[in-house]
Amino acid sequence: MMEQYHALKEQAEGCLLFYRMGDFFELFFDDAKRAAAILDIALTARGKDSGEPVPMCGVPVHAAEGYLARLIKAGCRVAIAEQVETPEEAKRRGGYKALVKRDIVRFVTAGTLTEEALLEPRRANMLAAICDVRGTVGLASCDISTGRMVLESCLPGDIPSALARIGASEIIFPDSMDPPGDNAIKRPKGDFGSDDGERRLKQLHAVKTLDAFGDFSREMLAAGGGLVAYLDHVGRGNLPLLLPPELRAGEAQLAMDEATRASLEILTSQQGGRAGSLVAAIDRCVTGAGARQLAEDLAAPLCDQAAISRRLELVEYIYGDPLLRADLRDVLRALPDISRALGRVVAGRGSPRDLGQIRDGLAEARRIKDFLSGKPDQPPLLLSLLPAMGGHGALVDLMQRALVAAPPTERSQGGFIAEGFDAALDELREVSGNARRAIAALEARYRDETGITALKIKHNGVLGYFIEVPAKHADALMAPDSGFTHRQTMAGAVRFNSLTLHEEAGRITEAGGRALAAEEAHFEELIEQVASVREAIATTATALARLDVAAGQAERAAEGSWCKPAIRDDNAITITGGRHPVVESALSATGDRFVANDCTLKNADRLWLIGGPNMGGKSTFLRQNALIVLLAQAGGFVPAERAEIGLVDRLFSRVGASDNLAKGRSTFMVEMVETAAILAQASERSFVILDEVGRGTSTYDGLALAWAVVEAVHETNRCRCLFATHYHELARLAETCDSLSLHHVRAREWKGDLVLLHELAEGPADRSYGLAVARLAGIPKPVVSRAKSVLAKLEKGREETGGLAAGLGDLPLFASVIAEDENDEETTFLSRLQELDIDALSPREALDLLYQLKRDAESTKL
Ligand SMILES: Nc1ncnc2c1ncn2[C@@H]1O[C@H](COP(=O)(O)OP(=O)(O)OP(=O)(O)O)[C@@H](O)[C@H]1O
Repeated sequence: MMEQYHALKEQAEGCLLFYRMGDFFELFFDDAKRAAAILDIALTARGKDSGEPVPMCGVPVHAAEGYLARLIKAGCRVAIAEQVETPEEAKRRGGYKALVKRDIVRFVTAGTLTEEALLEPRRANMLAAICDVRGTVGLASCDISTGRMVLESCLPGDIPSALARIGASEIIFPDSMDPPGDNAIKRPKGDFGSDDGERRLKQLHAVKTLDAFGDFSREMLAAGGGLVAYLDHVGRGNLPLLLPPELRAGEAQLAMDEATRASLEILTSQQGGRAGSLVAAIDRCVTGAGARQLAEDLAAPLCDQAAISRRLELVEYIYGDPLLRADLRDVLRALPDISRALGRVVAGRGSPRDLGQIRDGLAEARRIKDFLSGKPDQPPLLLSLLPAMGGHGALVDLMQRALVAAPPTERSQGGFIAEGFDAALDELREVSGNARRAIAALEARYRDETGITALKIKHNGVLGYFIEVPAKHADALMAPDSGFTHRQTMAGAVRFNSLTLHEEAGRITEAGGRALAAEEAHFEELIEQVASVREAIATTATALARLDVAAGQAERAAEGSWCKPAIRDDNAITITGGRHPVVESALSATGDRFVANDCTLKNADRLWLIGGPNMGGKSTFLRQNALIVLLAQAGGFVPAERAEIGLVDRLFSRVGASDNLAKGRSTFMVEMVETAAILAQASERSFVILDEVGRGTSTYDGLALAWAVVEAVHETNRCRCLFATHYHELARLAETCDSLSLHHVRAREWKGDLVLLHELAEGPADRSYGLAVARLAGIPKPVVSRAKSVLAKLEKGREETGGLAAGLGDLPLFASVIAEDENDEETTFLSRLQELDIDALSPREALDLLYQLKRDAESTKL
C-alpha cells in the first residue's frame, strides 16, 4: 500500500494527499502532521515505514468538505486520491490480496473551488494566470464558480495593481517568469503558448475564430491558455464551466494601485476582514451574486460617462419608487445562486438540488421580467437587461415536470424525479411500493400465525429484509418445519428469513435498482440540457445580479439620504455635504453625529492644503472624497447632499503610514515609494489624496520633501489633490502656487479641554493642538506639563530665529529649478565633449565612448 501511496504522493506536486481508505480520507507522514495541526484532529500512527511508525490522521468522507475548507483557508492545496475500482474488481484482476487501484481524481486549490460549502456566498473566488510575451504581460482571470473569464494585458510595472484589482486567491505563472506574488503557483512554460491558448479557447467554445468575443493579443491568449491548461490539470481532464472570454479594456476603468486600494479599504479593511470595509458599509444586496457583482463594480469603477450614467439611472429608477424597490428586493431575496449552481453542474459536480436551483432561479427571473416589463419609463439599462431574464421557457417547463419540488443534494438514493414524468419509472416505484405494502401485510400475517406480537420485519444494509423476534420466542421459529430459516442470533433477539419475504424483498431491490438507474439517466439528460444553454443561463444570472446591485444601491441611498451624483467631463469635483460612509455608520452605532463637509476642486483651485489638530478629521475628509468619487464612478449614489464629479482617470490615496516588513520596507520607505508612484503617474485627470507626506523622517527632511511634493503636484502633475499636513510652514506655498488654497479642520479649546468640531474651514490652521490631543489620549499629566515647558522654549527659539521655514523666503520657483536641473545636465554633457581629445583615442575606444555618450544622453533625457 505504501508503494501506491508514495507513487500518488509523487504526482501530488507538493499538495496534501487525501488517500481514500473505505469511508475515510487518510493522510500520512508530514501531510498528516500538518493537517492534524490545522484541523486540530488526532495524529496517530499506522504501520511502519523503514522501521519508523508512520504518522497518520484521517477525516470521514461524508464530512470531508468542511475539513477541506479549513485546509484551503490555511493556505494548503489538496490532491484527492479516490479508489477507482471496487474491491471485487481488484480481486478479479489480481487475486485475493490485490490492492484496490487509486488515482488522483482532482486537486482542490483556493482558486478552483466550486463546492457550495467551500465558497463564501458574497465573494467572488478568482483564479488568475499571468504570462509575459515580449515585454507585455497577459492576464487571464476567472471565477470558476460562475465561469466568467476575462483577458487583458498590461505593462510589467502594472502587474501589482492589476493583480490587486482582481484579488485572486490563486495566481499561476510560467516557470520562465519571476513569481508575481506570495501565493503564486509555478507551471510549465509549455502550458502558456499563445497558439495553444488560442486553439484551446476555440475548441472550448466550439468556434473557428475568437473574433466574436474580442480582439485578443498574443499575451492574452498565452495567459488564457495557461489558465485553461491549469484547470484541466487540477480537474484531471474535467474542465469546469468556462464562459467565452471577455476582453477587458484598460482605459475604460478608473485605475487604482495596490496601495490605494488598501488605504481606501474598498473590499477589506486594514484589519484584514470585510467588516469595516467600504463594500460592507454599502452592500444591501439580497443575493450572493449581487454582492459579488457589487464588489466587482467597486474594485473596477468605470471611466465612461455614458456607462456610469446608465447604471445611475437604473439606481434612480428603483430609488424613486419605494414600493417597486421593496417588491423587487423581496422576489430577488428568494432567488437561488444560479451561477454557482450552473458552475457545479458544468464542472460535473452538480446535484439534483443544483438543477432545482437553476429551475427555480430561471422561473423567478421570468416572473421578475414580467413584473418589471409592465412598468412605465424604464431606463435604458433595465431595457437591455430584461430580454436576458426570459427565454428559458422550455427548459424551465421540462425541469418543473421532471424534478420534485425540493430535490436532494445526494443523488445516489434517487427520489428526485417527479411522479408523472416517466411512466416506466412510476411503474417501478409502484412495484416496489406494492412490495413494501406486501411486506407490511406479511408482518401482520406472521404475527397472527405465530402469536408473537413482538415480531417485526426490519431492514438493514447487511442483511436486507429479515424477521426479528425476541429471543424467548425464537424456539418456535427455529423448528425445521416452521417455514422460517435462521439468519442471525443477537443478544435478546433472533433474526429469520422466509421464502415469501425473500421474494418480496427481491422485488423491491430489483425495482429499486431499475428505478435508480432510470432517475440517473434522466439526471444526466437534464444536466446535458442545462449545459447546452449554459451561456444563456449565465447571462440571465448576470442580469439578475446587476438588478440586485442597483436595488441594493437604491436601498442604501434611501437609508442614508444619499444623492445621485452628476458625472461631468471636466476637471472639477464639487461635493456639498459629503460624508464618509464607513465612519458615519460606525459613529451612528454609538449615537454620534457625523459632520458633513464640502469639497470644491476646480482648475483654478485644484490643490487643497489641509491643516488642523490630530484627530480633527483630516484623514476622514480626504478618504470620504476619494470614496465618493469611487462610488460615483462605480455607478452608485453617494453619501452627500449634492455631488458633481468630473471624471477621474486614476485615483491615488496615500493615507496613513504602515510598515511593509514582509517586503523589507520601513514606514518611510513605503511612504516614499508610494509618493514616487503618484508623482510619476498622476495626470490632470487624476485625483490624489496625500496624508502627511514626510512624517516618517526628521523634521527638516520631512518638511523639505512635503514642500517639494506639493510643488511638483501643483506644477507638474496638475491633478486635483487634497494634501493633509501638520507642517504649518507649508502655508507659505499659497503665495507661489496659484491653484493652491489653505483649509483646516476646526477645533476649540473650551475650559481647558479640546473640542474637535470636525468641520472644514478656509484658511490656514491657527495653531497646533498636539499637547491637548495627547492629554485627551491619557498621557500622564507630568509628561504633558513637561512637554508644555519644552514647547515654550522651542517656540521662543522659533520667534528669535524665524522658525523652520526662516530660510525659505528667497527660494526660487519650482519651475525654474526644473529648468536649472536640466541645464546642469546639458552643461556637464557639453563640457565632456569639449574636453575630449579625439586624436588620443583608438577606434575601439572611440566607439565605446560613443556608445557611452548615447547611453548617458538617454538616461538624462537630453
Ligand atoms: N466629519 C466628522 N464628523 C464626526 N466625527 C469625525 C469626522 N471626521 C472624523 N471624525 C472622528 O474623528 C476621528 C479621527 O479622525 P481622523 O483620523 O480623520 O483625524 P486626523 O485629523 O486625520 O488625525 P491625525 O492627524 O491624528 O491622523 C475619526 O475616527 C472619527 O471618529
